Amino acid sequence: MIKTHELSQGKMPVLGLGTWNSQPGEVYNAVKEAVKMGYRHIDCASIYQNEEEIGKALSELFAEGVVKREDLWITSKLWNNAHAPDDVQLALEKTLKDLRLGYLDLYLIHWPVPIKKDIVMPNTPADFVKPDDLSLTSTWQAMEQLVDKNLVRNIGVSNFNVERLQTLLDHGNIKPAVNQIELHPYLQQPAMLDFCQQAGIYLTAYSPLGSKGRPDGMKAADEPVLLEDGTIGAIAQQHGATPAQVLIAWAIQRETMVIPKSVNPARMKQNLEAASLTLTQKDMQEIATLDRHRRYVDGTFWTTQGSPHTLENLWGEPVAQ
Ligand SMILES: NC(=O)C1=CN([C@@H]2O[C@H](COP(=O)(O)OP(=O)(O)OC[C@H]3O[C@@H](n4cnc5c(N)ncnc54)[C@H](OP(=O)(O)O)[C@@H]3O)[C@@H](O)[C@H]2O)C=CC1
Ligand SMILES: O=C1CO[C@H](CO)[C@@H](O)[C@@H]1O
Repeated sequence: MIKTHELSQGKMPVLGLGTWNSQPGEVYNAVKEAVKMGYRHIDCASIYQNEEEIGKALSELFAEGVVKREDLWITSKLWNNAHAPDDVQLALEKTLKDLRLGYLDLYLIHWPVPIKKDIVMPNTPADFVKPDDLSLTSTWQAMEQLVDKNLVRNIGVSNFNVERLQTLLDHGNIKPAVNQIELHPYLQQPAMLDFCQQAGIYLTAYSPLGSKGRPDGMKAADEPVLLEDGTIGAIAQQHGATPAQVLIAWAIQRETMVIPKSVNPARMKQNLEAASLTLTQKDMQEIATLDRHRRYVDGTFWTTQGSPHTLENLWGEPVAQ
């Protein structure tokens, strides 16, 4: 049984299955296998373009009696081209239809970067909506209405810096339940962790294994490979565990949620079993020294193409390149 954190509406399992880059033809099996082996939390997004296949897997799991809807935690995310208040519910309805669900447990604003409605990824300056023309607060108010209509149980955000979280805390009626951000030993974000602990916002750690399967165009030539880190490897060996398991256990011991992606049943099982690995205080102290502010999903796709955004403004801090 995986540990959960209590949100205002329901208990969120600390470990979930990531689904970005889980290809058509792979993600159906991955979700079915995952739930059968004990995963109870699936992290989705409309931009991953695989929600229909995940929906087929979920509906079969319910029909086969493997699990009940109320025993699963399903997160999805509002894409950047649907931030206009009138578009928010329509985007959610498409996700619910694809996932074949009546409600989500958690719906997140995927990025604090609105783009035009007919654009998927921006290529020119005209593809962006100026932040002054469409405030995050107005998008948030539309998200709040989804809770009022019982279409989603909890709402939250992703890739928000502290300043933007504070804006929602100041102007919203519902506190963001979760901020989903990149977190791993090379990007530990202690100030964000402190802020969220004080504010009662949970963090979900994305790319917890270093996202080695992301598209080549998003990779830096000389990037450090988290799964090959010597300190992580040595700690893994001491516990008879794998480096991935140490990374997952580390995230859980920091009281964050964690959503490693895999479509490989043996690795999915390995990752699930990491939930029962306990690292020592010495392990945690050694891992604390590994921080190098390394973002694997660095957000440059929002700051180029004549964008009104900069990396520093996006993250609220200088970014190591
Ligand atoms: N909100 C946001 O903006 C973002 C959210 N996310 C979410 O977070 C999830 C996880 O992050 P992601 O970037 O996918 O990357 P992860 O850090 O989870 O790494 C996934 C990669 O590691 C491999 N892998 C999985 N388990 C193991 C293991 N035990 N040993 C060795 N290799 C392993 C996978 O391959 P294989 O499948 O072959 O096992 C895949 O190539 C995403 O899938 C998505 O759901 C991610 C990025 C941004
Ligand atoms: O979740 C994510 C993965 O895919 C997207 C791009 O295709 C990213 O923008 C995002 O961070």
